[in-house]
Amino acid sequence: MNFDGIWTPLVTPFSKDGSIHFDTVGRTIDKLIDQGVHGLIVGGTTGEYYALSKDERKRLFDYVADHVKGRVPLMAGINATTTDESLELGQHAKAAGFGAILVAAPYYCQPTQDELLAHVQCVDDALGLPIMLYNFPDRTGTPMSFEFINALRDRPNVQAIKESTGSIQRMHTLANEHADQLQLSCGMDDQILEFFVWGARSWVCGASNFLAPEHVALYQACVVERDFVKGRELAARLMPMLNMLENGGKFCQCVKYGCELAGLPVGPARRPLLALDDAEKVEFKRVYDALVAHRA
Ligand SMILES: O=C(O)C1=N[C@H](C(=O)O)C[C@H](O)C1
Repeated sequence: MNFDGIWTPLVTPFSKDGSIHFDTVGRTIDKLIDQGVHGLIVGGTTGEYYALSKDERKRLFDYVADHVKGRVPLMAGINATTTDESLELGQHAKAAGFGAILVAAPYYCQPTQDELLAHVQCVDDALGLPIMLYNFPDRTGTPMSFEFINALRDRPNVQAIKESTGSIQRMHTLANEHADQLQLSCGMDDQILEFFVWGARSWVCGASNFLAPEHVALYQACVVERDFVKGRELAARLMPMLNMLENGGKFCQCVKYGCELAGLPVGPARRPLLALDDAEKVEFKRVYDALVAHRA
């Protein structure tokens, strides 16, 4: 499968009573597709998958597949704390029509690399779908070592990796020594220009929920036109926002406020996360306004 493009990990909108607001999911999807994103992910970090029940996650897979109706490719994040639960989620997403899965290390339980390998092999054997690995040890507690990655070489379904460690050295190794094995996807937003220069053609970017045109333009400049001078200009414009998201410690809270500023409110993040306070909103809005001021 070709993973090229801007993949938006969908926010999960919540109503005042705390339930998922499915109408807003649909309106968000339509807006993103109109704005040219290339693929959608349900169950990414931005979607707060860890804060949803298994039933809610399944209902989201069903709703999104039904609403998208094949307009763009869909990837299902199936991370959980056990292999069995990942399998159940993956089977459900596959039956709903998802064409790929995003596979991170099960969180909290901290599997060894051998256990992680057995997990991915089991998911692959059971689901038979294209896999994007998701390496985010800061959140899962478990890294994906190069030994683990090499051990997956004989698995044709393991096709891409979203690298979210922030290690430029690791990104270089993936780009130089694993390009024949894995398509590289950027999961560290403030390093996007570096990823594109080193050959990544895919970006999973939470801020595209509310700034899709800017993300699509940067992809177009770097990946399609190979114009890195223009790309640097566009990346520099986005950088204050990407820095705030990656380094501010309030990723989902900021993305949700960004959606509100962009005219499609999605409610707050689920607790224990809290909405931004007034001072944080003022600072976020300042950065957001400066960015969108460049739109024609
Ligand atoms: O929602 C996600 O999944 C995202 N993942 C990247 C990460 O690993 O941090 C960043 C992206 O903006 C959202």
